[in-house]
Amino acid sequence: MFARVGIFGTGLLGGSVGLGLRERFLAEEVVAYDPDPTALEAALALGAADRIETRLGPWIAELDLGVLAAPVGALEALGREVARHAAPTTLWTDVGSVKAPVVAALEPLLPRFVGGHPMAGSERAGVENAHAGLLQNAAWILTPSRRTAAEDLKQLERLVEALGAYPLLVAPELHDRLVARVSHLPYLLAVALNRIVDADPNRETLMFLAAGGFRDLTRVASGSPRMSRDMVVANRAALREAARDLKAVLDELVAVLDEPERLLELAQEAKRLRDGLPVVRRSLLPVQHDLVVAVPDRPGELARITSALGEAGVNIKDIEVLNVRDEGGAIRLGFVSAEEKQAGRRVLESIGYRTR
Ligand SMILES: NC(=O)c1ccc[n+]([C@@H]2O[C@H](COP(=O)([O-])OP(=O)(O)OC[C@H]3O[C@@H](n4cnc5c(N)ncnc54)[C@H](O)[C@@H]3O)[C@@H](O)[C@H]2O)c1
Ligand SMILES: O=C(O)C(=O)CC1(C(=O)O)C=CC(O)C=C1
Repeated sequence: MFARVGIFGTGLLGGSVGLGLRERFLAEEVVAYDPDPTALEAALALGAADRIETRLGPWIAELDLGVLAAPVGALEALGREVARHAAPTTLWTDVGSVKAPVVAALEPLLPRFVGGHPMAGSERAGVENAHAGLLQNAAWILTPSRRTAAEDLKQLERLVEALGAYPLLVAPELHDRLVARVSHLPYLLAVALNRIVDADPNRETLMFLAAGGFRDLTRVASGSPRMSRDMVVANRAALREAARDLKAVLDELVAVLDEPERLLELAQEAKRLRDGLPVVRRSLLPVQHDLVVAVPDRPGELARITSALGEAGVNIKDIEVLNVRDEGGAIRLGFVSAEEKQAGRRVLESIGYRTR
């Protein structure tokens, strides 16, 4: 699809794009740059780049595509630097979480720049946590403007699809208003919940008690603080509006604590919305047919299971260790079809395994 692609910023997102390009043979060569030599070396070692460059320089003029994957607060200065070396023929995009200010700053610097934002990520920063599957099935927003050439947009849409994601075209300002609600506000809320626990005289006890509810709601606070800080600061106008709405809703909910029937209605509405979110499987397998196998704690058990299935011609698509206890544990085996799963089940039960 491209001869030479440059990735600027080899962290979680830049690394995942690099891995996706290389694993799917979408670029002849992926060249990476990052001001942090450790991140750069790691990108090369982990296969997210074919070549690394420690300085911005004339090599940039040889790129067919440049992907800016630095924190939002660094994008304008980075754009200015790369523009000094860039050829007018290079297509540019970014993966930043905020679009209006980024597009306004970069479009005049890089004539073929189109903003982008994959709605996928993780609370673990850095290329060590990057993988091509992160982008799989994600909505990937592209933010064309009046200056965007139709052919440039088409080329980026094709790239997004080739990386396994779904392109969605949204104007930069609208993008920022939308993600303020579904991404930036949840991040701020995660920070707020942590602050409440942190400031409590019973902090240690609260930390011990925090179970799935607190953990699920605060997960994104474990991400790169610099990346997230840049994201919410750059989108502060839309975020303030979303936060005002949140405060009003919280006040309403607190008020209806005295009206159990009304609260039940609101809780049911919330459940309907939450349960209706599209299920996005960030996995290379579109559908899984799973079998859970109880595994006794003895040497050679995994070999016995996998050999028996292999000899019977049953293919394992996915495997995961679910739990390990003193008396043994369980593994989950994924098969490509229900028939294959049944065949696997028969084989394993015939040699004494318990399955579910
Ligand atoms: N983490 C997520 O969930 C997520 C999701 C979608 C989009 N994004 C966006 O992707 C971008 C990268 O975030 P990340 O999660 O990969 O962060 P990260 O912390 O994992 O990686 C950021 C990388 O950028 C490098 N960097 C810093 N300044 C730079 C500069 N001037 N030039 C080039 N590289 C520079 C850092 O050294 C680091 O390696 C951000 O703009 C973020 O808003 C993040
Ligand atoms: O942690 C995740 O699962 C994410 O997808 C991270 C997340 C999000 O808020 O959903 C964070 C910032 C982004 O720009 C996009 C995605």
